[in-house]
Amino acid sequence: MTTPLIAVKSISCSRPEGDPIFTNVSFTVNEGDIVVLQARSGAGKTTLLKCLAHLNLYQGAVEFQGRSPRFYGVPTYRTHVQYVPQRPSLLPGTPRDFMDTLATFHSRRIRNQGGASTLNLEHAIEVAKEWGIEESFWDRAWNTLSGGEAQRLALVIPYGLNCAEVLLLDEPTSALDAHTSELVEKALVAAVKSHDTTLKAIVWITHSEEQALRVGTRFLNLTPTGTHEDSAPAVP
Ligand SMILES: Nc1ncnc2c1ncn2[C@@H]1O[C@H](COP(=O)(O)OP(=O)(O)OP(=O)(O)O)[C@@H](O)[C@H]1O
Repeated sequence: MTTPLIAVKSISCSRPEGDPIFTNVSFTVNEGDIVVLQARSGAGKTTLLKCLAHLNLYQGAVEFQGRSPRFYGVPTYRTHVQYVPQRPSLLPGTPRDFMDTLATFHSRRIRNQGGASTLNLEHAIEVAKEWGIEESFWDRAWNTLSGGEAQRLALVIPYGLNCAEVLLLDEPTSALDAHTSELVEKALVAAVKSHDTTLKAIVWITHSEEQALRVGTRFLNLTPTGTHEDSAPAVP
């Protein structure tokens, strides 16, 4: 049996006051998967993505290619398994600063593997232009960008780094118009299918049943006591 890209092993997560958000969540993500994560509002979808990115405390285990985040070093792990926040406008600094920070961890990882960095900022800038983002926007503070501009920049950064195997997308097109949203969806789906990118799988939160149908290959429901899988979207 091949090792899954991501293995989530019986994880539980609680609110700061101690009451559980969810318990006993287990599932795997394999190469080629676009897993649509669905549940009612407040059920813990964002929290679960943050656990996968090792940004949230949890009990249980999350593994990437059979190893814990600590095996890779947490910052490096986050370049393999990259979380794209729902509201990138809350990030500090500019998109270029954010990309530079991730690139530092990425190049450290590449050096450790004895290779040369494949950072491709030009590619990210080009893709962003296709999505309607001027080059000057890379140097604007996140909090001065519109929700849709910030979302497109946060989504394009993994293209420039070309290092994420798994993307964790938290309602990635919620601030985009229908046309731009479809451009972004098509690019992400193509990237998972392509052998020219590092991207192998996506876990994708959406409240849109139409979007779930367009992008999803699997449909995972989060409940307070675990997950179950559907053959079609059942977005609440
Ligand atoms: N830092 C925090 N402090 C207190 N409660 C929190 C914190 N973070 C999350 N929660 C609570 O945990 C629960 C799950 O939140 P989460 O954002 O993961 O839900 P969600 O399913 O992504 O919701 P939505 O679909 O509305 O975005 C909510 O009840 C939320 O209020």
